[in-house]
Amino acid sequence: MAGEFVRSLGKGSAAPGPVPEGKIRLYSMRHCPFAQRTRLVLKAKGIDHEIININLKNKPDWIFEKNPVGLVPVLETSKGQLIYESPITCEYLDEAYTGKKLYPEDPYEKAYQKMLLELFSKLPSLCHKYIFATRSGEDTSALKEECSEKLLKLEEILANRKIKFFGGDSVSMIDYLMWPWFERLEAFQLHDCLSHTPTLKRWVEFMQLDPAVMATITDTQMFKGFLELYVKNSPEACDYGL
Ligand SMILES: N[C@@H](CCC(=O)N[C@@H](CSCC(=O)c1ccc([N+](=O)[O-])cc1)C(=O)NCC(=O)O)C(=O)O
Repeated sequence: MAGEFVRSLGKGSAAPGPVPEGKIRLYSMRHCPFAQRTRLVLKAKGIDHEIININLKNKPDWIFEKNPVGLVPVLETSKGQLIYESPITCEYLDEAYTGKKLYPEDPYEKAYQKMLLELFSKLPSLCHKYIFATRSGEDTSALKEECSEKLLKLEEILANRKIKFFGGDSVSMIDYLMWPWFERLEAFQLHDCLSHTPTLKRWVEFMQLDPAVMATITDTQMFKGFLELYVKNSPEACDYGL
C-alpha cells in the first residue's frame, strides 16, 4: 500500500514490487523533516509519485537494500535506480524532471545556494540535540544560544541582500531545503530564537503562503505527539496521528 497517509511498513513486511512506469517512488516517514524536503520538491514540480512510509523504529530489513545506511528519504525510479541523501534527492528531481527549475541555472547562484545549505546544515542536529537535552533535564541554554547564532547569520544574509527568499524574490531550492526545521521550531520549543530576526520571521510568513509548503505542512501538536514517542523509541512513533 502506497500513499502519504498510509501506515508505515515495518519489520517482516514484504518488499514493495517494481515502481510503475511513469512514476517515481519515495520511501519516507510522515514526520521526517529530511523526507519533507523531497516531498516539497515533488509537490513544487508537480511530479507524479507514490509514497511508501517506513517504520524507522522497527525497520524492514529490505530498507537497507534501498539505502545502505537505512535512512529515509530514498527515491526509486521505474528503472530500479536508487537515490538517497535529501539534498541529492532534491537536486535529482530538479534535473530529471521538467517544470519549474528550483536551483538557479547560473553556476555562481547555484554554488551560493549550496554554500547557504552548508551554513544551515548544523541546525538540524542542534535542534535534535536540544530536544534530547530538554527531555533529560540538562541545561540547554548553550544549545539554544548556538541555535540563535545560526539563525542570526541567516538573518544577516537575508537582510543584507534585501530579498524575500534566500535565492531572490521567489521561492527556490534553498528555501525548501531549510524550511522543514523552521516549520518545527515551535514544536522544538525554539521558536523564541526568531525573536531577534525580523527578516527571517517575514521569510517564514512568505514561505507559509507557498503551495508546496501548504501541501506538506506539519501540524505542531501532531509533530509534538510524534516526538514524544520517537524519543522513547516507540514503534508507534512513525504512525502517530493515523
Ligand atoms: N543526511 C540524511 C539524513 C536522513 C535522516 O536522518 N533520516 C532520518 C529520518 S527520521 C528523523 C526525524 O524525523 C527526527 C525528527 C526530530 C528529531 N528530534 O528532534 O530529536 C529526531 C529525528 C532517519 O531515517 N532515521 C532513521 C535512523 O536514524 O535509523 C539526509 O539528508 O537524507
